[in-house]
Amino acid sequence: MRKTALTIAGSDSSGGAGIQADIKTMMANGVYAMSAITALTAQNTTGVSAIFNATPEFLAQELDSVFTDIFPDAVKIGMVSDRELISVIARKLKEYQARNIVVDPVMVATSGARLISEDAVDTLKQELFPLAAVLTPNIPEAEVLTGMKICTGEDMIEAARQIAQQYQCAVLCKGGHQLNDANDLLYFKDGYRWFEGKRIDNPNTHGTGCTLSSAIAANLAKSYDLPTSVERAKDYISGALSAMLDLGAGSGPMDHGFAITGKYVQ
Ligand SMILES: Nc1ncnc2c1ncn2[C@@H]1O[C@H](COP(=O)(O)OP(=O)(O)OP(=O)(O)O)[C@@H](O)[C@H]1O
Ligand SMILES: Cc1ncc(COP(=O)(O)O)c(N)n1
Repeated sequence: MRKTALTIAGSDSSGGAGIQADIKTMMANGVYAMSAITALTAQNTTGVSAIFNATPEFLAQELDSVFTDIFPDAVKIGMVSDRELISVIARKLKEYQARNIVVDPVMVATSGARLISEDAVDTLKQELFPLAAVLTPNIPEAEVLTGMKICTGEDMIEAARQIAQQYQCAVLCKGGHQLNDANDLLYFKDGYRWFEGKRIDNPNTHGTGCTLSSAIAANLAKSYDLPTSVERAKDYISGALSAMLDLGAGSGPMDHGFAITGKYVQ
């Protein structure tokens, strides 16, 4: 039977990040994609000009509609800007005993716009992180979560270890913000493992975090274990960046069409 995945995230009108990136990624990785939209954003490759949040009641109805009909094999959570919305998601995921939950703690867009209110970060930590199978902070997010300054690979290991211990889940510390390479560090029950990536000279990185976390969710939905899911997701993002799509005046989106060969579907 076809495996299914749900993204709970914000819509990006320019299609490079958020719900749109998630659905493209899940499709390319061979799972049936569904969505519960937390917010509409008016944004393009140069910035976010407006955010319109769903109401907590509406988000609850979206989640009820999905979970009572087509139960997702994995769930990815991206941008959720408001405390009440976070609480609704935590309540519904517990109610339906959702599995394979990937939480991307989206805080600031590549373009610099803040995507979560200051007071919602604590709610995210207290209510959603403990439900995650894996958390996927980038380096600035891992710095916010630990209070550490992360400059080296050793720092990435220590930050991921602290976050994993605190929230009792696996942590993938993403290295896209490093200068020389693009190595990601997974801290999980068996210890830690590096996923090495050659840095691709492409300024169009809008939506890389959304894409990586959705590809991990898609692979977990297909029953791959966590390290294999990360490895396949890393391969997918490297391919999407290498395709060198160049759209828009700012940091543009990636090319999901590169996967049309079906390499990632199984
Ligand atoms: N220039 C690059 N070359 C190769 N891989 C990259 C590059 N930039 C980012 N990545 C990879 O993309 C994934 C996302 O990492 P990144 O640290 O950019 O996350 P993020 O900051 O959450 O993304 P976003 O741009 O969506 O906010 C990681 O696997 C990272 O290694
Ligand atoms: C709706 C939405 N979700 C997430 C991001 C983060 O992605 P990025 O950091 O690449 O801008 C975004 N810009 N918009």
